[in-house]
Amino acid sequence: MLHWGYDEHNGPAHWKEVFPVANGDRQSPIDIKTEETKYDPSLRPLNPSYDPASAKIILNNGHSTSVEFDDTVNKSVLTGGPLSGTYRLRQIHFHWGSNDEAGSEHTVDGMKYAAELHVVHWNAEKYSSFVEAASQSDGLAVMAVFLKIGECNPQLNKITDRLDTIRIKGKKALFTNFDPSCLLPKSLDYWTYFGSLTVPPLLESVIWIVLREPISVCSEQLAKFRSLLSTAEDEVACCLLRNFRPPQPLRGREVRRN
Ligand SMILES: CNS(=O)(=O)c1c(F)c(F)c(SCCN)c(F)c1F
Ligand SMILES: [Zn+2]
Repeated sequence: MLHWGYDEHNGPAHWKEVFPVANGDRQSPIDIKTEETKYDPSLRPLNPSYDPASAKIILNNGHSTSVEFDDTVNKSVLTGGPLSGTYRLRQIHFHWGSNDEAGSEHTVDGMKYAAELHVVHWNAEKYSSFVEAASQSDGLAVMAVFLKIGECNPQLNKITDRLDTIRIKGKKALFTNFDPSCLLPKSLDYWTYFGSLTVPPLLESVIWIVLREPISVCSEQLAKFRSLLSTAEDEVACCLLRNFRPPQPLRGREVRRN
C-alpha cells in the first residue's frame, strides 16, 4: 500500500497492513446498538466553551477538510461529560460518503447518516502537546455530530462556501472568527465509549462523545465536500468522494449514555 486512503487499493481494508492496531480491541467507529447502551448517572452535562478568535485556518489535508484552532492556551476547551480535566480544542473536520445514503463513521442501530463532524480536543491538563496526548489512553476527546440529509444548514455554509479556495490537497486559507458551537444541535445528550482515531495511525487514545441529536445538511452542501481533491497540484486530479471508515468490532466495550 503506497499511501493510505479510501480507494479500493488503499482503503480501510488495507490499513492493517501498515497499522496493525487496526485490529485492536478499542477501534473506532462502532455501530451504537441503542438498546445495549447503559445509563450512567455519574455522567455530567457537556460544557463546550469556545472563543471564536481561536479559529486560525481552513485546510484540505487530502483526506478531509479541517478548521485548525490555536491550542497554545486554554481559550477554547471542553469540560464535563465523561471527562475529568480540561480538554483543549485542536481542530474540527468532517467525514462523508459518495452519496447521501452513507457517510457517517458511527452508525445507530445500523443506520448511516450522510456525514459526521468531529470536534477534536486533547488533554492539556495531563499532557503538554497534542502529539503526546494522542499516544495516551485518555489523551483525546472527540465530540461527534451526525449530519442528517434535509434542510440546508446556514451555519455549515460558513465552511462549504470556502471549500472552492482549498480544492487541492495541502491548500489552506485564513479562517477566523468562528465558534464551532454553531454546528452543535440543541440537545447535548450523548453516548460515550473508549475508542480510537478513525484514520491512520488509528491510535487508541480517544474518549468518544457522540451526540444523539443530528444537525441538518442538504445535498448541495455535501456535494461541495465531494468536490475537494485528494490529490496535490502536480498529480492527476482525484475527488475525495468518501472518507469514512466502517464500524469496527465492539470487543466487549460498554457504551454509556447520560
Ligand atoms: C476522529 N477522526 S480522525 O479522522 O481519526 C482524526 C483526524 F482526522 C484528525 F485530523 C485529528 S487531529 C490532527 C491530526 N493530524 C484527529 F485527532 C483525529 F482523531
Ligand atoms: Zn474524524
